[in-house]
Amino acid sequence: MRTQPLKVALLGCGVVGSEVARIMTTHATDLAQRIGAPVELAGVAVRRPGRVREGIDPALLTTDAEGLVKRGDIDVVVEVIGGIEPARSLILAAMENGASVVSANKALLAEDGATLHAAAAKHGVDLYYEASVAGAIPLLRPLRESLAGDKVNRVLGIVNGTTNFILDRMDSTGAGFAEALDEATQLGYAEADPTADIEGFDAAAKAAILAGLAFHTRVTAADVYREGITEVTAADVASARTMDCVVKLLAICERGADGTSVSARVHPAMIPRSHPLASVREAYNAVFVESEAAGSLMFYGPGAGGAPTASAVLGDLVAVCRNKLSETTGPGESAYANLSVRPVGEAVTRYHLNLDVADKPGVLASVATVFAKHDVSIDTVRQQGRDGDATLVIVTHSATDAALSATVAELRGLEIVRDIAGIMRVETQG
Ligand SMILES: NC(=O)c1ccc[n+]([C@@H]2O[C@H](COP(=O)([O-])OP(=O)(O)OC[C@H]3O[C@@H](n4cnc5c(N)ncnc54)[C@H](O)[C@@H]3O)[C@@H](O)[C@H]2O)c1
Ligand SMILES: N[C@@H](CCO)C(=O)O
Ligand code: NA
Repeated sequence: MRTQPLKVALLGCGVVGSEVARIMTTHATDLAQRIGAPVELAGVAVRRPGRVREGIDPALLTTDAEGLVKRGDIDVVVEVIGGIEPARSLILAAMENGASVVSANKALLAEDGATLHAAAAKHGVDLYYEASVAGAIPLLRPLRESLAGDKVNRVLGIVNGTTNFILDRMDSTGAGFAEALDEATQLGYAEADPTADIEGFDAAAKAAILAGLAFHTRVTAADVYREGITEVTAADVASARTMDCVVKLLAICERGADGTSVSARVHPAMIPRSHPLASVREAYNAVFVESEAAGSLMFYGPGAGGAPTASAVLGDLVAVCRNKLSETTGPGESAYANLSVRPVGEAVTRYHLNLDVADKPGVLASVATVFAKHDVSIDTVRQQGRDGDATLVIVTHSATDAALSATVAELRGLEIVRDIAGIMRVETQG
């Protein structure tokens, strides 16, 4: 074994960074054996150097992240700051300096992964980011390596723990969105500013990364159709319950039937309680990967949290250190397929909707006519009557978003339709 240590610079020492430092210290002997050389924490960039950080030598702390990544002795930079800048500039500077990079930063990878990959290739270094999607769950490496000989057609899953916790609470306790969000905040799942989670930005970034790796093409966060869960009401969840369904925030990446396009979308959807994703409770994540030869693979586990996320970071750290020692690099960006990204209007799903209508003869026929006019086929209709009014609970067969939107717009114009609520996609495929 080489005795000269590989030197690691850690950028950020928050929830994830502090766990990375802890595991690097407590597992130092095992890590050295697995890599073939010791790994040494050579510097830690922080914002508040005065804060006591258990297990970290205060002499390693610096507020000069740029100076740290440009040091001549750094072999690997671990970026767990988050956000676009200064993370991007620091990663690019590190690569220019010959360091390989491990990052957990889905926002940056989904916005500008191409620039980072190009820099890694140019400077002959690695860029690994397993922790960026579904935390501890090994998912990116299986896509990048284990499935490199197969053809992935669909990736479907729950990739945000905070929103899954909220929706799970709404389902199990009947709570409204605000109440469930409060609980998620109190338990430390939701951050002080939960926007990225509840508006679906976090899941959309992960969907972009997954789609890019699965289909060997470039997909950015801006390409992903996104709806969060802030509009999901207790009534929607109750309505799902009566259909033996549960509401989940899904990320769905699909290869187009035309062979030249892909789509990626994040939105709440009703899924049958018998669907394997329905049993994903609390803050867990689960992702199905459907591929031509392997069939359907399910990846399940903790998608967030300091230690689970650090596990994925450490796995990457071992991989890039091994590559450094053997003077090689792992697989770089694979975007050769160059597929176009289809707009969500062309995505085909089933829909659930509640129509408050006047309870009188001919109403059902008028409503059905509008669906038929837009070529949206109705699967089931359930009527709940009350004092001259009625609620029609309608589930359609597969239709495009564009056709459903046109149907809803025309229905809203009918005098007999008082309100339309609970418009939600229904996913039944496993
Ligand atoms: N927390 C999770 O469960 C989780 C899971 C997967 C991925 N991630 C990703 O990991 C990254 C870190 O997340 P986190 O939860 O540890 O966040 P965090 O806010 O707890 O930690 C980030 C730390 O970086 C520090 N920082 C910010 N700018 C800095 C700078 N210029 N120089 C030095 N330090 C700076 C902050 O002070 C903070 O302590 C993010 O990209 C996040 O998306 C987090
Ligand atoms: N906020 C994210 C952290 C993991 O990326 C979540 O709730 O899943
Ligand atoms: Na992961």
